[in-house]
Amino acid sequence: MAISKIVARHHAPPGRAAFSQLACNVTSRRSLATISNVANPSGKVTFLEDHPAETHDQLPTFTLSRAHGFLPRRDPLPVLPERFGALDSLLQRMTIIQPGDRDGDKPSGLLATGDFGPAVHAELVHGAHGERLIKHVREVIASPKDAPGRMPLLSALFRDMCFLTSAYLLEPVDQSFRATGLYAPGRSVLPRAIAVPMCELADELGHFPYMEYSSSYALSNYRLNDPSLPTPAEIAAKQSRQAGANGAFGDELAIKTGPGRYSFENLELIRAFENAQGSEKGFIIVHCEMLAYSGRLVNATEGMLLAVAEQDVGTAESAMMRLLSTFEEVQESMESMWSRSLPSDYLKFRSFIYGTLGRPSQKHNAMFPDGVTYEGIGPRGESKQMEFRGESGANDSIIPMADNLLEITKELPDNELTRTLRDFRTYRPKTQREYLEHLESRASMLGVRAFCMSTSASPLLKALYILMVDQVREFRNRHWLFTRNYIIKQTDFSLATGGSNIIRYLPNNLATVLRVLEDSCAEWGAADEQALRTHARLTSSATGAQRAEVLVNKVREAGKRAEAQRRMLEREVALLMQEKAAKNPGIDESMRGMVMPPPTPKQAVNSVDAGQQRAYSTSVGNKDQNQEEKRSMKRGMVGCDGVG
Ligand code: HEM
Repeated sequence: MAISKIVARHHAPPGRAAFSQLACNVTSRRSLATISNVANPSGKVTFLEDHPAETHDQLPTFTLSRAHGFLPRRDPLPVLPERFGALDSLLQRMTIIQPGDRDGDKPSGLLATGDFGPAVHAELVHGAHGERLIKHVREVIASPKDAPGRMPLLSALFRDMCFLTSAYLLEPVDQSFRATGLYAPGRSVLPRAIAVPMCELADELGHFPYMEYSSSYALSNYRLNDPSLPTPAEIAAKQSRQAGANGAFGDELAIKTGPGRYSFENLELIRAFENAQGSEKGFIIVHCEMLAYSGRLVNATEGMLLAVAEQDVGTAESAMMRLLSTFEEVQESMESMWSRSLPSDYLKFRSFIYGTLGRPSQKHNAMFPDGVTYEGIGPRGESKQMEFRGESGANDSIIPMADNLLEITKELPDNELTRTLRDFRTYRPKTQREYLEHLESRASMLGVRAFCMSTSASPLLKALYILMVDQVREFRNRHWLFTRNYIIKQTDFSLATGGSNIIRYLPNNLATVLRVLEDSCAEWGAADEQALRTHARLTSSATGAQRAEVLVNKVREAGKRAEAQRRMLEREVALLMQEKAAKNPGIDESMRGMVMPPPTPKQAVNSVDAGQQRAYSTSVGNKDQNQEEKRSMKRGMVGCDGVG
């Protein structure tokens, strides 16, 4: 994304209001890194719970909360009011597998048959419904800020306009993939009936006018079966009170709440591209279930910062124990992805979550070589070419929060891949963007890592810091295994949905964590182990000695694993790059896995194009090969967390 857009995003919401700013003055450009440094580290972070209850309804949907963390402060509105019936009807009919198809009938949704675009044209673009949709959306935006239900409705409309936009733009991409196993270009023009409400809603809510992880596909797309169940934060508070009453040590490490009201079993999808009951549901709802714990994570993170600010070692130990035990639960939920969303199903819905960042000056996405023209969004009805990253877990805030708190972010190398990671951090609700920037500054200013790793402070705190870095490693390692098995083995297309390079981006970050882990373990020695065994907080409890041994062993294992994994990862990435190049001789990386246009006679004599023609004419063969790859799916080389 052009830096001008990042600046526009930081100073004003994008969309129509940002229209003039998108072409902003070159001299006013600042890098995102600079922007993150200007955050005021001593400023106050406010949470939902800090605001009077009667004002909650007017607060942004993603106001940070100690109970809900990064989930919306109020569960998403599942059903639109009747006046939005035309939009709702299209979204219900588009899903590839319709409820009636589940008995074994052929998929019959509009996206299955390639009839979605024509239906949008007939019902919205050329019919009266399009103008009515614009009018009704404008009425909601213009309604008084304190009108009951205004914010949930705006958020639901934004979610649904994102689904409409992505389904419309990406239908040809998916149609091609279903027929040939290769991707093809998407639609490059977004008609006014979609573009105008999309951009105006984005302006109002402070989002990019494109599908996002939090505000649309994942965290705004669940409904609860039983809303009366408690949140994990509520369960934890109850357990803590009981543990406190018993006066037992270490119960903070033992606290396990489960996901409570956000458990997989209690959630259903509101919208789906492919199948609201199958692997697409599994993919989305596992994210939501993991986020169930984000309230506890935010709480513990804030507790940790306060403790470091006050140089209170005991409170810091407690906060890090809470963080560690909560992270372990997040990992358990993440591990359930393998069975809840099958690797062989992922590409059945993935086409629809791609982005449009396409111009050669950007990361080249051959699906949208010129981005997308949003029709009629300018002040005088002008059209505008824009491009955005696609939906990705890279826009989730749990890992950036841990990276920032543990000061891993500052260890990332200064390269294009890290700039991509920074750019990902702009694709989330404003509240989360600001929180992450603020957290990065606060952790750095307070020196969280130095405080934890100082031998004079506490061997327990030092062990907990190392084990938290190991948690971030475990997350990224499992994630790399997901990427290998769900994507790399199934397609040669080199771009991930968020727009990063699929083989390079994730290893860049995993390698950094492994290095931080290695460095931290190198600072841990026999004296620390001995000090941990005699640490007063442990020796005062009956179970303390046992816990000390468990911690000692875990730190030792983390140290041994880190170096071996980093070396294997380097080899694995080099090998994957070679394999992909050998499989696609002479084909530019950005065109691998894409349908090529039939060659002109002149091109046919060019050897490079002859290679490209081969990819085109053997597309059916590629499909068979993909099937074969699915059958021979193996675990990644760096995996040793019992996953896969
Ligand atoms: C089948 C499962 C998954 C697959 C195939 C997958 C794929 C990917 C890919 C390809 C990226 C690279 C960024 C891009 O999109 O361009 C990415 C990034 C990321 N995803 Fe996922 N993802 C999966 C599940 C999850 C889950 C459950 C989470 C949990 C919140 C998650 C969180 C993240 C994060 C935090 C990043 C950025 C990683 C970093 O900074 O190193 N992903 N994902």
